[in-house]
Amino acid sequence: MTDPVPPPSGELALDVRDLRMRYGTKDVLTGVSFTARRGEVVALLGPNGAGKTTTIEILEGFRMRSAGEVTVLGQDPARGDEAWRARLGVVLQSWRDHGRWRVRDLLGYLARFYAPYSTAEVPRPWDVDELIGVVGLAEHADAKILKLSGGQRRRLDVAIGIVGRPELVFLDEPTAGFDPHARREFHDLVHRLADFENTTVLLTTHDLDEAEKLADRILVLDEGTIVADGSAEQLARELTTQAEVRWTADGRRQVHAVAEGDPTDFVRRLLAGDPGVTDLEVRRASLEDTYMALVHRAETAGPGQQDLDGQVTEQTEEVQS
Ligand SMILES: Nc1ncnc2c1ncn2[C@@H]1O[C@H](COP(=O)(O)OP(=O)(O)OP(=O)(O)O)[C@@H](O)[C@H]1O
Repeated sequence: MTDPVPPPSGELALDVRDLRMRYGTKDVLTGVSFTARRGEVVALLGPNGAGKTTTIEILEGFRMRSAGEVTVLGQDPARGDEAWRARLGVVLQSWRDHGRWRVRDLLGYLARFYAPYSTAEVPRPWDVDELIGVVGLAEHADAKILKLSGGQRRRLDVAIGIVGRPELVFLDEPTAGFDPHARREFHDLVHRLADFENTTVLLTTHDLDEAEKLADRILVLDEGTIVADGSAEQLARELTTQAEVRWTADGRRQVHAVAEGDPTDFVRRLLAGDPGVTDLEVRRASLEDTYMALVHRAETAGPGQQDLDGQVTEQTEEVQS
């Protein structure tokens, strides 16, 4: 392994503009736009049903879009040929079973398909034993796949996805079911792919903490559009200016989001207006709170109305605890 390869500046691995997808009469994507540079790790985050899998299936060329412009490694995925496909790696949420194969045999078999697409810059495929070591399956190289644990199976899924040494990898919820140790190792692997192989990674996750640890950029997809796009630092800086004031009045727990500035003014007004307030609590929103608030706002305000600059509007709600 040599020094990290810096991404060629300005070179886009992904360019998505106004992507739309309709299933029957249901609009699932209503204008998704984003880019990813080579070597960038991008996390696509969003609640269940937001359209994450749909988006990556379109980018992989597995699903025809309804409208919009999409360029993946310089090609429209709807017209991608075998040579283009060989430059992509795909890790789906679940693979059809290859249970009777042994780990090394299956990877060796799949690896051969990539050999014709080897170039001077990108020698393909990956050496199978090296790859097995990289994904942490060395002790299981001769194991039958049906004997692997869930976490080991997922590592194999990742190995299958990258055996052709792809320039761009799509990972759909790659760490679902991982224990913390396996998760940490997987994060190291993704960093290694990006830093040493200059691989672009687009991954979907429900886990904000994972997105924060892994991604150079986080995209939040909700209600068919990108409602936030930035680094974890940007999201934290630009979105967590919000503070939350919680209190109890008339036996009911209340929460009020203060969008900007000092929450003291609000507290002063609150106490002046209602001397019966108890259990007063003021805290800055965490990135996770902000994500939840962002998604909640997108769902109540309708699509296309939120972005990083759109701050949380002040509102008071009754809460459970
Ligand atoms: N083939 C299909 N036909 C009709 N509707 C579909 C189809 N595939 C997905 N959908 C719908 O599109 C919406 C988005 O689904 P998608 O799987 O892309 O979301 P997601 O963000 O990946 O969700 P999750 O986090 O649960 O995996 C959902 O409402 C889903 O029911």
